[in-house]
Amino acid sequence: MSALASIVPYLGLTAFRRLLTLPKALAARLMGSTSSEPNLQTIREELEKFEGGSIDLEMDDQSGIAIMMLNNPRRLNSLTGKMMVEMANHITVLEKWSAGKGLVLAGVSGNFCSGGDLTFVRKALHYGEEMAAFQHDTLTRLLNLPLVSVALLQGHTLGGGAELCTACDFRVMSSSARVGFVQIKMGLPTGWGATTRLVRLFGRQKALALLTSGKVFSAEEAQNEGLVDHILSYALHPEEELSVCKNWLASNYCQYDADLTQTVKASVVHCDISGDLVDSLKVERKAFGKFWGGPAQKAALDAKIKHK
Ligand SMILES: CC[C@H](C(=O)O)C(=O)SCCNC(=O)CCNC(=O)[C@H](O)C(C)(C)COP(=O)(O)OP(=O)(O)OC[C@H]1O[C@@H](n2cnc3c(N)ncnc32)[C@H](O)[C@@H]1OP(=O)(O)O
Repeated sequence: MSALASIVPYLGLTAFRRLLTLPKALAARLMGSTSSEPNLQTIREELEKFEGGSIDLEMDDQSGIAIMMLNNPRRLNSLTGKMMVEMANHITVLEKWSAGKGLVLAGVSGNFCSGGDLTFVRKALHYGEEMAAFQHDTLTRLLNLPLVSVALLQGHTLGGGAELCTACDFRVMSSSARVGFVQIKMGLPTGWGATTRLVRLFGRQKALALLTSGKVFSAEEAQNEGLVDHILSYALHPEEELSVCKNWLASNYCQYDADLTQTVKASVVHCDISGDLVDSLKVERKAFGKFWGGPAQKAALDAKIKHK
């Protein structure tokens, strides 16, 4: 590729970046009064006071697959402040899991997540931007984990629960489940970062439609929207669906060397957030150099693999 051809996308990005300088009136409308960045440690200590439920983590070094369970069944696994903090803590552990390849995010008792726990929401009405800042940090770290992640949508996935599933790489859905960004019906825009993630996933128009309609989708409708990657067959019981989802992840995206899988995910994340072609190619080149001539490549060459 000629030198000019290789930088044209970059020039496009520069021009694109200029588009992002919002008109002042629009920026003011969106940002309101400029406030200093909230202190996540202070917010953590405050959120922990909102009791109820738990987030349970199982890490299997053998398979390299972890399962993170939302556990607040009486409230359809909606999230309390305590659960938000526990999720953040587990993600910190997973960020350093050297044997890790994949993560399944699911809810107990056959339901994914009914959003923010409304009892918590009612008690935390003074604490919106701080809670959002904490969830933005947590869900960005979830999305950027060096693991291939899948959310298992069962039962009701609504509001913050729908936002949660957009912070995973893939979404698998039970055939009888429903999913919807109902925030607009609750008098709110999204609070856990889904507007940003949906625009990046689907583009402005599809994101706008999902968010301003407040529509709750069936599994088939969600798959047609591109929101869901795989629908589980009708015949399964909820507990079987978790095992099938884990096997779907393992057999499709977590079959190979953990370090290599983590490096590929990290390169994809870097390219996504870098926005700089030259920088992204440099990271990709470094990763390639790390594995070229390494044990995984040598084993593959010795095996004389035929990719039929
Ligand atoms: C940033 C957070 C974000 C925001 O604030 O914008 C949110 O996510 S707000 C919450 C968005 N979610 C909701 O509004 C869901 C409200 N619940 C429902 O629509 C229904 O419960 C439904 C459709 C999920 C299930 O209806 P169904 O008739 O099948 O069951 P129940 O309503 O009897 O629910 C069983 C049981 O769960 C409790 N429940 C359900 N969702 C929540 C929730 N989000 N927070 C707290 N509790 C919840 C429901 O109250 C029932 O408990 P009970 O003690 O029997 O009242």
